[in-house]
Formats: sequence, C-alpha cells, structure tokens
Amino acid sequence: MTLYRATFMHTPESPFTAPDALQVQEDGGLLVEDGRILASGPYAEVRANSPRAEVVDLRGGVLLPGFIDTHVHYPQVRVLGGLGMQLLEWLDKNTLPEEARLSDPTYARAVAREFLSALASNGTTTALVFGSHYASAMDVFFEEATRTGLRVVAGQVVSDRLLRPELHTTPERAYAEGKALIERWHGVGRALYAVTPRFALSASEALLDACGTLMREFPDVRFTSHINENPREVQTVLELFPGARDYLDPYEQAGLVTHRGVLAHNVHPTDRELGVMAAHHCSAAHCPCSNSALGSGLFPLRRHLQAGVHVALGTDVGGGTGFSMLKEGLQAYFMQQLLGTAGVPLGPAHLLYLSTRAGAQALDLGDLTGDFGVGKAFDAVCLRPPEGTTLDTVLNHADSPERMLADLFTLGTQQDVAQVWVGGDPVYRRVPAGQEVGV
Ligand SMILES: Nc1nc2[nH]cnc2c(=O)[nH]1
Ligand SMILES: [Zn+2]
Repeated sequence: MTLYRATFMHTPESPFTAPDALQVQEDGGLLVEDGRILASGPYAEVRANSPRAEVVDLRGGVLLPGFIDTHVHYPQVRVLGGLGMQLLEWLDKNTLPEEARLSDPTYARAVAREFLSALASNGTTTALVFGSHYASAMDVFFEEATRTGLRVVAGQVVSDRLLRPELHTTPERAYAEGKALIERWHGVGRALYAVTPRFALSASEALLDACGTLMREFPDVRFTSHINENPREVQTVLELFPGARDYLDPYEQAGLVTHRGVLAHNVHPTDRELGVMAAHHCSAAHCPCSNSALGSGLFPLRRHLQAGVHVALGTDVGGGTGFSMLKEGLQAYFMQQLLGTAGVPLGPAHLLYLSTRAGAQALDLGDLTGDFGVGKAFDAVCLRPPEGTTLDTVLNHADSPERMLADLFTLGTQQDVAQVWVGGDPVYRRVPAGQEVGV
C-alpha cells in the first residue's frame, strides 16, 4: 500500500451543473493498493487509518487526475507546426503525405514512440487516439502503447475516397482488418479499440456501413470521427451525400451515433445534430488550439450544453499545437471569452473538469478514471514548476487553491510535469535539473 501525500484537486462532478464541483485537499492523502484508490481525504485522517502504508511525499507540487485527451492523431506528431492553411489544404499538403509514410512499420514504430512519450510527458494518462490507415502501423502502435502502460482507445483510420490512393481501403477490407485488430487488441492491457472512419468526406456509405457492422458485432468498442469542422468541408459532405439532412446523418444512418461515440470538432452544428447527439449520449471533442490554428471557428459550447451534448477536450495533434491539455484548457477559455455574451464563462474548475473527468465520461471510462474518488485507478499527474520560473513565483503567491489551478492552466507547460502514474504505475518522471544526458 502506498500513501501519496500532496495538495490534490479534482472534479468528481461537473461544474457546469454542480456549483461546488472542485474538490481540494491542501494537505491530502490518497491511499493506493494494486493501482486503485482505497481511501482519500486529509492526510492526517488517511494516515491514522493506515499507519503502515509507505508514504510518498509530493508536497510542493499539485496532484491532479491524469489528463484525458479525447482527440489526438498518432501519425501527426512530426507535422505539428504546419501553420497558414485551413483544413482541406492542410490535409492535402501537410498531413496526408506524412500519414502515407506509416506504411513502413519501422517508420510507424518510431512515430508511435515519439507520440506515446509526448502524451506521458505532458501528463496525459488516457487518450482517444486517431490511428493510422495501415493495419500494420496499428499493430506497432498497440505494441508500443502496451509497453508504456498508458490507457489508449485507438483504431485504424479508414477512408475509401478523396484522400490519396495509397491511403484508401474498401468496405470489405476495412471490416476484415478492423475485426482482426479488435480481436487482437481490444481489452489487452490498458488498450481499447475505436472504430474510426476518418470523416464522411472520405467515406462512402458502404464504408460507414462496414464500420456500423463492427460496432454492432463488438458492442464494447468505441467510435470516433470528425464532424462539422470547417465550412468548406461541411459543404462538400452535403454534396457527397445528397439525401442527407446534415453532416451527422450519414453517421446516424450507419448506426454510429451512440453513447460510445466521440465526434471531434462540431464547430458548425445544426440544432438537429445537437439534438440527435444528446439523445444518443454521443460526445463532442472540443479542440480549441486546432480550431484556432486551422481557422475553423469558435466552438459553440453554450449550444452544446443547452442541447445536453456532453463535451470534453482534445489536442487534435497535429492540427492542434501540441500535447498539453493545460494549453488546450486555456485556449478553450480564451475562445469562450472571445464569443462575448454567446460564450460560456469558464473558471479553473471547468478547465480541470473538461480535461479530466469529462474525457473519462466521453470514453465511457467514468467508473475507472478521471478523478480521485475511492475505487478509481490512481491515474495522476504531479505538476511542480522548476524553481525560479514564472509559474513557481505565481503559485507561491496564490491566495487560494482555485487561483493555483488557474495559474497552472495559464502558465503550465510540459516542463512543469514532474511525475505521472497510470493505475499506480509510474509512466513518466522528469529528469532532475543537472542530470540531463550530456550535462
Ligand atoms: N483536424 C483534422 N480534421 C480532419 N478531418 C479529417 N481528417 C482530419 C485530420 O487529420 N485533422
Ligand atoms: Zn482530428
């Protein structure tokens, strides 16, 4: 048994509905056995009930639930930074040529390692990962993910039109490769599978039907895709599906809109689409850095919440600007501010919820991770800025835990991530200053 002593904060409930959702223990204790939280509360209390537990003293840092990134592309690490384009040009010029390189499993393995190491070193413990078009690159990815211990929900991306020929599959092959990957990897270690048509623009009705068949045959796998990201993309989808009521309709007709689904972006939804997503408990992954970098637009969070659509956060690497969920939270805040009275004012508790518990719920993993409740896995990130940094100064002068949390989202970066655990297993530890290779 291990007792972690720390200032910890979490949001077991949603601050959008519960006013006091942020729970804080300034000198807290989390008792962990076999990777699960056995007791949680003030350190003195937990200690009194478990005097023999080994104590890990994390005072001086802030312990948060591990971040949950609900939309991130594994093959796109190396194309981060492709600025100056909107979605369709960015895909064509910046991204798809790189995705084609993952046909080589050696290349794919190197990218998978870079990707997984970036997740862990940014404090992300669970991710819904958009995979590669190649089944071989997915085998490599799941092998590497299993080695790291991170929780990944990932799937082979499928498309059968309008990308580039080497990325296209057929409905029959998509079904067969998807089935084989699910049988090989779903539920292995901490990995789960997500059926992943790239977007309706690059998927025929027959391909979406093949995805629907997989979802029906394997009732526990997840579904993810893109929707309503960019006005030109939306227009093209409506032209490609002339009978469709909107962008969601082709997904709906194929049986893909369920409580195990996460649709990324949804910057330009209709009221009907929001109503259908809410009715089926299908979540939206809001990716504010990507929406800014690709000029996709300002996410209508208020309309989602009013319609009852569940929303979590995603980095959308490489359309986004990196792996930091702290930055993503800050950008979500900025964009709601920019919407003025149409925006939802977000406080630090909202940002924490959106980047942790909301993600767990979107992935149907709410009973396992996302907060520090008793019975949950010990998935955690310890944030501790290096001495003398601006964040260190500001945290030392913060007059409340809420203000500390706001400071972390405003100023926190990868360099502030000191330690990360998944299911009680250490998955990342910052190299102490002065001990870097070459120093
Ligand atoms: N942001 C983003 N949108 C997409 N729509 C289809 N593919 C992609 C992608 O790779 N990134
Ligand atoms: Zn994306």
